[in-house]
Amino acid sequence: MLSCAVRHCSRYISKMVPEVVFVLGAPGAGKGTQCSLISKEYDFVHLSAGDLLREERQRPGSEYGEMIEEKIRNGQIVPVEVTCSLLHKAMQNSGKQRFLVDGFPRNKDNLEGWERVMSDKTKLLFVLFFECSPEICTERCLGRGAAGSGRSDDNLDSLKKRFNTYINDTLPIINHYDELGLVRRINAEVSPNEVFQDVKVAFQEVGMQQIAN
Ligand SMILES: Nc1ncnc2c1ncn2[C@@H]1O[C@H](COP(=O)(O)OP(=O)(O)OP(=O)(O)O)[C@@H](O)[C@H]1O
Ligand SMILES: O=c1ccn([C@@H]2O[C@H](COP(=O)(O)O)[C@@H](O)[C@H]2O)c(=O)[nH]1
Repeated sequence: MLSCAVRHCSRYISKMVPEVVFVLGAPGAGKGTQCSLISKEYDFVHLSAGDLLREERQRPGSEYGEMIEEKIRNGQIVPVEVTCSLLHKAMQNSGKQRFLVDGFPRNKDNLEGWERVMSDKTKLLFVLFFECSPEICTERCLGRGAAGSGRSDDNLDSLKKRFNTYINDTLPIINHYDELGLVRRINAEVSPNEVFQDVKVAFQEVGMQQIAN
């Protein structure tokens, strides 16, 4: 009886598909800040593609370290094989089921790579899109740099390149998901707490429950 229940249970677990929310928006729109708030109140693991790439860049012996640093400094996008594999590993290592994938997919290569490798292993719930003007975003990133972020791309030269990439490569991806009816737009030009109130509405609309404190 017990072994039957265990077999039934493991069959059930192996059928659970990890759920994903992509979190997109311009550099400095507040994606990381909001993901951190969301993961405290909802049962979602925050996976920042940029943070995973920065960690990989620092990993002794990484064959990708130099390439990642060059791409980051120039606001260019790292090939999807690298980013997707880091995301996949982080998802598996977490042992969890729900993920906020912050800052990905950023271009056509990312989108196609994810669809090739991950779309049959995961379920995309929706895309959170934080809307914020380039002026406000630039001020925030420069502020973050001045406050000691240590990021090699929180400077005006890199920011210009990051915004070009965002406009040319990432906005078309957001439009693609918008056409599929998957985008929840959030005004990110107000305070973090005000932004979070709108985020909560978006999560409620898709039936996500807050974790009881
Ligand atoms: N709503 C907000 N109002 C004012 N400042 C904010 C707001 N949200 C975030 N910030 C600040 O702006 C900076 C960028 O925020 P954050 O790192 O969350 O953005 P991001 O979209 O993840 O950026 P990036 O894409 O560059 O990693 C941080 O210094 C953060 O404290
Ligand atoms: O999927 C991704 C995510 C990020 N990058 C590179 O990292 C920097 C910084 O990303 P943040 O999200 O702002 O932390 C980004 O400009 C890209 O160079 C990437 O290649 N692919």
